[in-house]
Amino acid sequence: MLSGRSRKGIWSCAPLVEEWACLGRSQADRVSSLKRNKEAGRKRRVRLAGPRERCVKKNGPEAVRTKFKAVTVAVLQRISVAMAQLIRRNLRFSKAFSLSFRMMASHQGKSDVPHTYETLKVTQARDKVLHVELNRPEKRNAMNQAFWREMVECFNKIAQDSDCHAVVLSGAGKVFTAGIDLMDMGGVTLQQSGDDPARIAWNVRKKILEYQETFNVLEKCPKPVIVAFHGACIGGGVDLITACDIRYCTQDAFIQVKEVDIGLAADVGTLQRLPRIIGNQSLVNELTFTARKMMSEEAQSSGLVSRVFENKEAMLEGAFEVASEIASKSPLAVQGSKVNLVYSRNHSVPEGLNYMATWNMSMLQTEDLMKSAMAAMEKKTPRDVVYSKL
Ligand SMILES: CC/C=C\C=C\CC(=O)SCCNC(=O)CCNC(=O)[C@H](O)C(C)(C)COP(=O)(O)OP(=O)(O)OC[C@H]1O[C@@H](n2cnc3c(N)ncnc32)[C@H](O)[C@@H]1OP(=O)(O)O
Repeated sequence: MLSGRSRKGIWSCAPLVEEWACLGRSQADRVSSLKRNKEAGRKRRVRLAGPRERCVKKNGPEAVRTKFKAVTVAVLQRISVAMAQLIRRNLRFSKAFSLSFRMMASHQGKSDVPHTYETLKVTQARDKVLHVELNRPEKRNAMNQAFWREMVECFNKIAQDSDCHAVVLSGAGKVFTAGIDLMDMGGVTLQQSGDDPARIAWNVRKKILEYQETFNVLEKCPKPVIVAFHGACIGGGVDLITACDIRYCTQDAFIQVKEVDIGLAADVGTLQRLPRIIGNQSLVNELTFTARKMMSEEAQSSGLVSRVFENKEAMLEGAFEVASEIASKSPLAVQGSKVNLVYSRNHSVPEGLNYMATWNMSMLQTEDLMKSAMAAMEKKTPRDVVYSKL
């Protein structure tokens, strides 16, 4: 169907077309049509001088030819504008429903963003799912300077990668992580420069904010991050898992808010996020002040993890399955949900609802809504739908 605009584009040519037809019609045509009218009994005088002839008589044949040419060009221009509008509309339509399928089928959700790191390994686990591994197993994935930097680089890239819809984060080797690299800790405090204690303190603060960013990027990245941890998850490891969206662990896993044992207060997220996750301030306080281990069973009963698996292999398989399920859905819906979940956790219910309403006043205009609703009506799943890249 033509839009009002397209119609206008086409129909605004009508007067020009009439004029063009009049100029282009041959005298013989007019004579034969008038003869036909005569035969039909209508007494009419054959009028041999039409507008073109009168025009020729008045302005000369050259002027008529010039006008004929100008009108023809104008008509063709207007028709081509109207056609372009139609083609654009049709292309958008077919792109949404079929062309995009062919285009995406050739790409199949494989990320081509390069990820090369010292401490992380990034692989394609499933369609549109990346697997990020902490990859310093010989040092129990202790968090050194390179790690703090590379996490930011990695998750900022993932945030921009439209071929990645979900991430699974795990640790290579014997344990998930031993927390901060104790051999490397001087980087936070000792290496800070400044001409007086205030300036040194200023720079220490700057460094801590940088360290916080290492885990903030997990939250800022709109793609859901499933963390799957096994064995030890100590100190900085707890800061890390609390910034993820979904937490799974193995039966042998434990967490330890170990900071007090090395003489510091946890400062990169645990104290802020853990109480909100498990909703039990008393338990958080106990874990923090004592640095005792919390084993997998308690991690599940307290709500820190939502699933416990028998071993790492089963856990990764389960995590990839869930990530793949998430990745098959509308990225606009999933990522919009993450942004709003994070926002709402940090705000009151009325503030969260207000933000949501403002968010959806534009997002409800997505084609994903119609595509998903149609799939549901046809008893299909989002896996049968091809969503445009985001
Ligand atoms: C701004 C500040 C930001 C963040 C602050 C975070 C604070 C914290 O993270 S506090 C937590 C500090 N971590 C620890 O106290 C854990 C120490 N490690 C262990 O307890 C154990 O290593 C283990 C994790 C339980 C694993 O035990 P095991 O499997 O027996 O391995 P090990 O033989 O002990 O270690 C193997 C290898 O790894 C090195 N290593 C282990 N942990 C760390 C670490 N945290 N930092 C640096 N290196 C570590 C260990 O030295 C061994 O290395 P070798 O070269 O083979 O000797």
